[in-house]
Amino acid sequence: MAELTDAKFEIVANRYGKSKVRLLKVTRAEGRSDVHEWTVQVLLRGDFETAHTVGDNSKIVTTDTMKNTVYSLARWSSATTMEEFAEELIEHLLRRNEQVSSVRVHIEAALWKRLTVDGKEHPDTFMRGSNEVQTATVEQARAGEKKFIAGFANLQLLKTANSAFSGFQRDELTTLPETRDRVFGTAVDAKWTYSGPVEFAAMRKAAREVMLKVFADHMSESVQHTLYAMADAALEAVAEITEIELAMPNKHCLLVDLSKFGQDNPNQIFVPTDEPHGYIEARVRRK
Ligand SMILES: O=c1[nH]c(=O)c2[nH]c(=O)[nH]c2[nH]1
Repeated sequence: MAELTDAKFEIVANRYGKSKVRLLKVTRAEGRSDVHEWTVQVLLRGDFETAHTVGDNSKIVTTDTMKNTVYSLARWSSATTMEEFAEELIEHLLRRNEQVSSVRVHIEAALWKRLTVDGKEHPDTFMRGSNEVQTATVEQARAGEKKFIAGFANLQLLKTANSAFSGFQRDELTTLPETRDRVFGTAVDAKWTYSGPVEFAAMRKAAREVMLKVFADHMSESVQHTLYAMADAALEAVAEITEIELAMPNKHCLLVDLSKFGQDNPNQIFVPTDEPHGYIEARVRRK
């Protein structure tokens, strides 16, 4: 092994693990099953410098083992939330590997909804309602508190009324007309931090629902204005949230000029566009 001993450089930080470990867990009960589709990332920090500097793998927990650990723990786990399963993984990895100083587990859940057939919930058939994913990140240093971050990503929303954008700066390069009536399309990414362990499923539901309600009811002066109102509502509704970060692209819907065809267009015919899009983000916390 070639040793890098000249000590000219030092590793500032390093971590490693397995990403995109895909798991579908079917929980079977009499006449009915439930599914969770989770994509898991496990990252370790610890005493791994010599793996980088001298090629010494003796302390390396293989990423293949991490993948196997996800499936093996899932077999007996009674966790119903991503947060609980992440805690089990962390506990297992810290207990087995003293060279590991901290573990971070990030899980994304697909939104499978039970199918309704003839007005009744089907016992074992599900439909992927949208591309929204629920997210959870749990991180624990061996000697520290657990950090819990919950959220969702790619929650696509559209409102066709109560959205305006006016009163902005103008210069010789500004062509955007002011509007008091536009279509507001976005795909919300949200992440919020809890003060400690909470009722994960109930808190997630409460935060998500209040943000949806605000998006729907808000008289929006801009994406920025609605983003802040949503963050404010989540902090107001769930006392255990200490900080929330929202990212909302402005998926512009451009009014089509139908005058060339001798037609009017009273805000009815649009081209939805993905690129380029506005991008607005903010992190809001309690004072
Ligand atoms: O809600 C908006 N915020 C902006 O900052 C902006 N900029 C822009 O061109 N359109 C919009 N819309």
